[in-house]
Amino acid sequence: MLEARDVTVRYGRQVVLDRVSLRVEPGRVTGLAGPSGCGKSTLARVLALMLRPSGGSVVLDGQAVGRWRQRAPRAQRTSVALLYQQPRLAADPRLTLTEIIAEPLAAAGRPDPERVAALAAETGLTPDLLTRRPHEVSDGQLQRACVARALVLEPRYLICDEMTTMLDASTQAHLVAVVEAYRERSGAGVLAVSHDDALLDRWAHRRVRLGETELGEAAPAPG
Ligand SMILES: Nc1ncnc2c1ncn2[C@@H]1O[C@H](COP(=O)(O)OP(=O)(O)OP(=O)(O)O)[C@@H](O)[C@H]1O
Repeated sequence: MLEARDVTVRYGRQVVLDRVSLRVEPGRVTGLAGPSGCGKSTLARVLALMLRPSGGSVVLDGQAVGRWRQRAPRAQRTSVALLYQQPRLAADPRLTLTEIIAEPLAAAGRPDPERVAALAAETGLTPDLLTRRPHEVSDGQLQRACVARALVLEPRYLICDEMTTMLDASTQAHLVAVVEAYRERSGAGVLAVSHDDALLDRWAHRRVRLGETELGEAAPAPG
């Protein structure tokens, strides 16, 4: 289980999250909805160990998180992968798509070209695209590479923050199917942050709404 417990985040004097609690269960998709600006991306970053909250705690498979970003222990950092809406902010423009997908393996000192090739194929990247750099591919193609990169170290939790919002319907469906196939074979927990109620109806097992004052849980989605 990946849990935020009474998490508070302040930016200067603005309180963006006020004692918010949320659980991301292994093997299930938790949908996170709520109005623009209510703090969904902020909570996603806290759960991905990218942002230290001002108060409260994050517990990852029973262990309290004590350090954040690059200071977090490698085992905790690689347990949670984050996907953003804008792949161009998340990918090094100097690298080819193959290198982008392989980056976490290279950083861990265990290159695995076969796994990179398998994930590239699964996300729908053809060999001619893999040697290109981000400025030579579309946003959808780059997001496919970012999804492959997010899965390459087999995270136990995947935080998808508006992962498909900017993409056409067929790319959206493909990438959600890739994440779903990964979840089913690995038992990973998924947090799907989205404005798109129809997407969360199809995808999430349960839905949490982050309001201005409280956090309520909706009934599980059918199916
Ligand atoms: N780095 C930052 N510095 C200062 N304020 C910030 C920062 N990041 C976010 N905020 C503010 O925190 C609030 C919550 O932002 P956040 O991006 O978490 O909301 P959101 O629910 O994801 O919004 P949206 O649905 O529009 O993406 C907003 O008022 C935003 O302006």
